[in-house]
Amino acid sequence: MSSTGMVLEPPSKPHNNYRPHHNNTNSKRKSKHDRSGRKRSKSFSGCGLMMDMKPVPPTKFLLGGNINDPLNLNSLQDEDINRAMNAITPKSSPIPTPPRRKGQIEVIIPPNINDPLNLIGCADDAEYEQQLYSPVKKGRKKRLKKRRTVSASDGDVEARTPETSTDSAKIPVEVEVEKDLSLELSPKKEKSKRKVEEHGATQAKKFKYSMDKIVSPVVPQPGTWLKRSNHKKRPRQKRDTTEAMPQFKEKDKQYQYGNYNRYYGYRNPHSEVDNRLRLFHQHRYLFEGKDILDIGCNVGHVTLSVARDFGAKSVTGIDIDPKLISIARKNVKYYVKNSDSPKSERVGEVPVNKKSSEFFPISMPILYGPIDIPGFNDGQTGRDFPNNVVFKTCNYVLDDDSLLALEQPQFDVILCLSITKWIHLNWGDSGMKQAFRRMYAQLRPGGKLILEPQNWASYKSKRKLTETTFNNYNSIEFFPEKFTEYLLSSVVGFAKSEILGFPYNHSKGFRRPIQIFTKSTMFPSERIEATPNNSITPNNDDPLYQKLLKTEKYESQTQPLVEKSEHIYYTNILNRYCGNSEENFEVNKQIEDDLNKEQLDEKSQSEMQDVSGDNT
Ligand SMILES: C[S@@+](CC[C@H](N)C(=O)[O-])C[C@H]1O[C@@H](n2cnc3c(N)ncnc32)[C@H](O)[C@@H]1O
Repeated sequence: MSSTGMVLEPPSKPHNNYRPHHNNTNSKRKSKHDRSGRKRSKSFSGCGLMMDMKPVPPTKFLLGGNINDPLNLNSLQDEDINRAMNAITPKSSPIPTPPRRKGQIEVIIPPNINDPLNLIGCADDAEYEQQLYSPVKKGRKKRLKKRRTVSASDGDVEARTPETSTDSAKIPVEVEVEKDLSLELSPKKEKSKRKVEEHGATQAKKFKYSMDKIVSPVVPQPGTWLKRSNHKKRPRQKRDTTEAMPQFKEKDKQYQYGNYNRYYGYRNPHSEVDNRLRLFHQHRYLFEGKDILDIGCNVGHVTLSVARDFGAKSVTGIDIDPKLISIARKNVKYYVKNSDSPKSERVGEVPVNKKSSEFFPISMPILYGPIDIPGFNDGQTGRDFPNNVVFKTCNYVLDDDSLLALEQPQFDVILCLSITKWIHLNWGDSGMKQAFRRMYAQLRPGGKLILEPQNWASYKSKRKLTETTFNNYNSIEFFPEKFTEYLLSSVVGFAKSEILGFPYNHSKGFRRPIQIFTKSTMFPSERIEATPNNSITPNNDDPLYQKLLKTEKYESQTQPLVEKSEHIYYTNILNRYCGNSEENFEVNKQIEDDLNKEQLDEKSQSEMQDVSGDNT
């Protein structure tokens, strides 16, 4: 391995036409014979290789680099991506600067500035590293001497120590990075180095897979954020729990819930389009025909866009601050004015082509919510904007956990955007957990929680708003990195979590991942809990369960099927898990057959539509 952290394959097998561009003008003049007059061998024998053999480009990189960016310099362009990609330091990130050298940047000067990475060179790594010059580092030579115990062989790196100098003890490169660190850092690292070496060949095998993995430093990899959040070693922002109680200011209390009335001006200055909406637009199907709750809607911009532009059946925006709700209601008119359909001549005026559902003045449903007179509105198809949106003042955190039992599934989608920090700081771990459980309880089977949590680091600057936020900040143990695990646990019960996206914002603080948690159409926990045997858990190995899970994606995009399958789940699956298993064997069979039939019906219908070219 070279000092750059790249792994160079032994260039013994040239297998493509790769020719590096270099300025070595002398190369043409070099003789094909060595000094003794003998013809140079074409085999891998020192520098002759450079002349006679085509160099093989490296295929494996550390530090998140790739062939176009071996040193992963691109990752420095974006701090968030950089942090995410380097989360598993030192496996994928550059060796951190030890504290004693902070502020000093070590510049290593290679002997050949036309080939700083020694890509076309032939010297062995240790030898090459000796030629590197570092003006800042005094003890460099000593360190390099130590590194000579490491030599490249067969693509792996052999670690020879006085204790384990067997040829089989090949430690791959990722371990080598750890080793390098240990040479420079603490005795503790020294100890762990030895430990790793003792694992010898077994470890080498284990790490081989990760060594081959090439990670793009620029494009966030699927699950990167999650991996980062689950990583135990990631240092959490330190909290000084001994901090003296500060003086709280009255003016800070005003915004203790994050209830800024200029929130969007700050988040999207110059009326920029909110990139979260762009992301939602790409996933419009999540909202089409759905009943949606937007928790902490502020002055309603996201709520109104979702209601107007994504075909939502109904959208309820709630916020703890009545002033914000009042502004949100007033904002409706701006959205009506700019709406493509229906268009009104003047703000607030009833459109010319009014439908029966728009018989009442626009201000009424805005102020009091949609009118739901049975038989009057076509309740099945939903209402057009703005009659499909309502704003209410309310605190989403209930006074008592026992009230959760009264919740009924009533939404298909719950938006929980940039509000967890505020709930957490004001109601602590218990309030946060309760809010999550409430979201789950309010979702219908197959429903989705769209979550944009703030990270722990961002809590710090808001801790001194009130005595409550200060005390909660100091007692929080349910850190945001634990949210996913909690939401997927049996305490809450979401079936799966995915990352919808990482929308860009000019301000790094607003670049947050957006996650989706899906409530299973099966085994709704509240139903299972209501049964005599509440210790039942879904069996992942059950072929029927697997089969039903496979259909979940399909179901969630086809509302009628969800409703039919809901019926089947509720009436049959619970029977199966709570009743006599033999008796239910037939029921299970029936479920399988029904589901297959439903899918076939849907499929053949859509196929027929395709054939007839019916695009209406
Ligand atoms: C930072 S803003 C986020 C606005 C919006 N969700 C977005 O992302 O565009 C947080 C909002 O949550 C509201 N909020 C905080 N705690 C709340 C609670 N317990 N119940 C309802 N709303 C709350 C605040 O008033 C504020 O408007």
